Amino acid sequence: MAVTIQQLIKWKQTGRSIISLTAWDYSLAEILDLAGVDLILVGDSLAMVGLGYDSTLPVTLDEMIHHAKAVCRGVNRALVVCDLPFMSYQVNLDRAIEAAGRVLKETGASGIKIEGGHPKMLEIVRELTAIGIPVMGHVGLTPQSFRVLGYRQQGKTEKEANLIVDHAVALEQAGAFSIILEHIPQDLAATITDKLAIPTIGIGAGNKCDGQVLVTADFLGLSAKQPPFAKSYVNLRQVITSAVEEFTTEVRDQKFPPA
Ligand SMILES: Nc1nc(=O)c2c([nH]1)NC[C@@H]1CN(c3ccc(C(=O)N[C@@H](CCC(=O)O)C(=O)O)cc3)CN21
Ligand SMILES: CC(C)C(=O)C(=O)O
Ligand SMILES: [Mg+2]
Repeated sequence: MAVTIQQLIKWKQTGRSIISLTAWDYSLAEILDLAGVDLILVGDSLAMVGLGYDSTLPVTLDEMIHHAKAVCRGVNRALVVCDLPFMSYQVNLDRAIEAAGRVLKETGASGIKIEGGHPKMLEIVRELTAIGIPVMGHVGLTPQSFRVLGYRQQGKTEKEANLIVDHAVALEQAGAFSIILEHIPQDLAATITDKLAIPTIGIGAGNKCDGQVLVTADFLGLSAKQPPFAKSYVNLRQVITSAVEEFTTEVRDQKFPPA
């Protein structure tokens, strides 16, 4: 059975953790989906882990759509959500609607994600939801704002923490179906998770969220560098390097292909 937005909300109510990972191509998405991942995010972290840029800012809407289409071809069960990239939604409401509309029209994604809880973003959430485009929110560390925020943990002071709570509550009221909490203190994430009826998905936000997400390059140990809160469940860099060494030896020794 395909995962729906209603299902995510039920899982929050029943305390069944939501399992989420990012994906940026077909083969990875197909494996994650078969392995039982509930929510697959076509993150704009694609810019860094898939395209080699040093921030998420350069990735374009066309590139996000190209990768989201590939991901969706591999997915049967998981809910797929696609990040709207930097400058595809911040300019004005019309641009945001066009960008989100293209994602739903041209890919198989069920929803889009935008960063931040400022009034301009709330208006986008209200309008997109009204016209039938599900929106996921994202507060705390919002990497599209790294030129202002850096990559530090957010919400450390009481004032900052209160603002993040306000943004999360406002995003829910505006119609967001779920919200990413990134790189904030565990207690703040727990407070927000208790306050909201929609599921919170944490990354570097402690273990009290309704679900957890990791960038799959970090999860698999493919990234050369990763945030302090990431965990690699396997070291694919090592696995791949060993495989190349073995291939090299076998080819040089004329053991592959076999005679
Ligand atoms: N591979 C990867 N994994 C991610 O989780 C991820 C990305 N890429 N790209 C987009 C954003 C960027 N993220 C990041 C990147 C770096 C830090 C980090 O190193 N934080 C340090 C402080 C660094 C500083 O002050 O500049 C920390 O200790 O919190 C955190 C989150 C999370 N996201
Ligand atoms: C880490 C998740 C939440 C994300 O926004 C991304 O991968 O771009
Ligand atoms: Mg992102």
